[in-house]
Amino acid sequence: MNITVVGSGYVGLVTGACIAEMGNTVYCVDVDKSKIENLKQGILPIYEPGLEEIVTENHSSGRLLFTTSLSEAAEQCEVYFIAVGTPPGEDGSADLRYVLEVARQIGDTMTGPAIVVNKSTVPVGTADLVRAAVTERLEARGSDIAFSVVSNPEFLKEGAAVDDFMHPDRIVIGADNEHARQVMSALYAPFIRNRPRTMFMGIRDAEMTKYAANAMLATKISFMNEIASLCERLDVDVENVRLGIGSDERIGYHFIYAGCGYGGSCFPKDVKALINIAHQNDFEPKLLQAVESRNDQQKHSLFNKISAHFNGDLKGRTFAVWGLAFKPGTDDMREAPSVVLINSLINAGAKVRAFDPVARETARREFPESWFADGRLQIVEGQYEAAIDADALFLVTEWKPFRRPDFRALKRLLNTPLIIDGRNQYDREQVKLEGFSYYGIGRQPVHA
Ligand SMILES: NC(=O)C1=CN([C@@H]2O[C@H](COP(=O)(O)OP(=O)(O)OC[C@H]3O[C@@H](n4cnc5c(N)ncnc54)[C@H](O)[C@@H]3O)[C@@H](O)[C@H]2O)C=CC1
Ligand SMILES: O=C(O)[C@H]1O[C@H](OP(=O)(O)OP(=O)(O)OC[C@H]2O[C@@H](n3ccc(=O)[nH]c3=O)[C@H](O)[C@@H]2O)[C@H](O)[C@@H](O)[C@@H]1O
Repeated sequence: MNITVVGSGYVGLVTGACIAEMGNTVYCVDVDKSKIENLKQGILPIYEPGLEEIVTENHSSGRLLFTTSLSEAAEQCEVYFIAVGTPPGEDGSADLRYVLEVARQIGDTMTGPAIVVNKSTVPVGTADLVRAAVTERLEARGSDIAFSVVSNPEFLKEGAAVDDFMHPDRIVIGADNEHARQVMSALYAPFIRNRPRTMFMGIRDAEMTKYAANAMLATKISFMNEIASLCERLDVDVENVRLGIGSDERIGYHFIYAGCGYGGSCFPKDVKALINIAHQNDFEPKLLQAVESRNDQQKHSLFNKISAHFNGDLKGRTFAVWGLAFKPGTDDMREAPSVVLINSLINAGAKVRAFDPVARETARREFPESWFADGRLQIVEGQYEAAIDADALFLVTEWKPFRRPDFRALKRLLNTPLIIDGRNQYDREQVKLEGFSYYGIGRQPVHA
């Protein structure tokens, strides 16, 4: 099939590369000229395991093409994927300007019958807006080319995006006609050969399914963080509680890790958008509001612990931070708990030395230049270098190399043998034996 994917970010580039991998010809279109020029030279805009290989391979074989021009891609295009951002507006609503701009451009340039698939995360009813935008531009050209609009939300996770796309749990297709359902089935057939798991539903149902999925996962995390706070007050270890409840199949082990809060480009944005959708429909979504505010509080938990430990006296101290990305496996720092922690530490007069295996470049763009210039914030090249003369080590992102560190080396390097573990990676008794004081999330601190 001839496919056009508009937007070459996490979702668009992964979708384009994986669909090309299955033998289709795919144009990836983006307005960002430098992104497209780099992609043509094999330079990827994001870090995502396995992505570089399939992008390079399919680009060299001519199945994956990059362009800034939608008209170039429109020739013979059978299916358009819209995969542009839907960032939160000031009121939390999903900003649809990029999606609708792409819909208008499709209407301006399409040359024959096609299916317009919305892959971006969008509020219920957006397919109607997309259909209207395409129609308006087709009518302006005096054209009556037939097209369908389909909702096909994406469920991939950053850090495992290629694997998730290649082996999806389910493919949700919201369509209102048989032809569109058949084309989408054919397109996805190679990804689900061993176990059919395509779910067809109404377009609005598919749009809602995406928000409900993300809100449910965010709710599980906030719930667990709430239980963790209670555990701290009751001398209970949330890690044992997690194992105890996860073993109940109805609850399951996924997404019940207490931590320093969920980040990323989607959970925070999508919970906000769903709250806004509720308000637009005269409904007070109390549970979703609690999920969000619980998470905002949780992102301050690491700072609150260190502040209490040093009785609020953080001025002039230096802190080591391990992990900047919002989760392991990505260089994405959008809404990352590390950002809240580092901002709070520096605003309290402390210095920060931070390390992340892949998000160091992203971090340089995330914080004010002046912090780097006057040494308040250093992004260093090695995890142990971050610990030199620091008054505590924060574990914020559970990258694998942080999971079993050389505690002896750490103890020698740190000024104060203190670990604040935002992901409950360490055994409290072991770190105590190694001579550290330790704070986790939802468990009692230990003091050396
Ligand atoms: N990042 C993720 O893990 C997931 C994201 N989503 C959803 O997918 C959508 C896209 O998200 P990301 O890929 O993370 O966004 P992103 O910000 O990484 O990429 C969006 C791309 O679209 C491009 N773009 C904007 N306007 C354009 C236009 N008129 N024509 C061509 N390109 C244009 C931008 O230059 C950018 O490269 C969002 O709605 C998001 O909620 C869904 C599942 C997973
Ligand atoms: O719509 C999206 O963009 C995507 O959002 C999430 O994927 P992602 O944000 O990439 O990452 P997750 O693995 O879900 O983690 C999100 C955040 O939750 C935190 N988390 C996750 C699990 C957990 O038990 N506890 C916890 O604090 C992570 O540290 C991270 O900050 C969903 O998992 C994807 O299914 C969805 O497609």
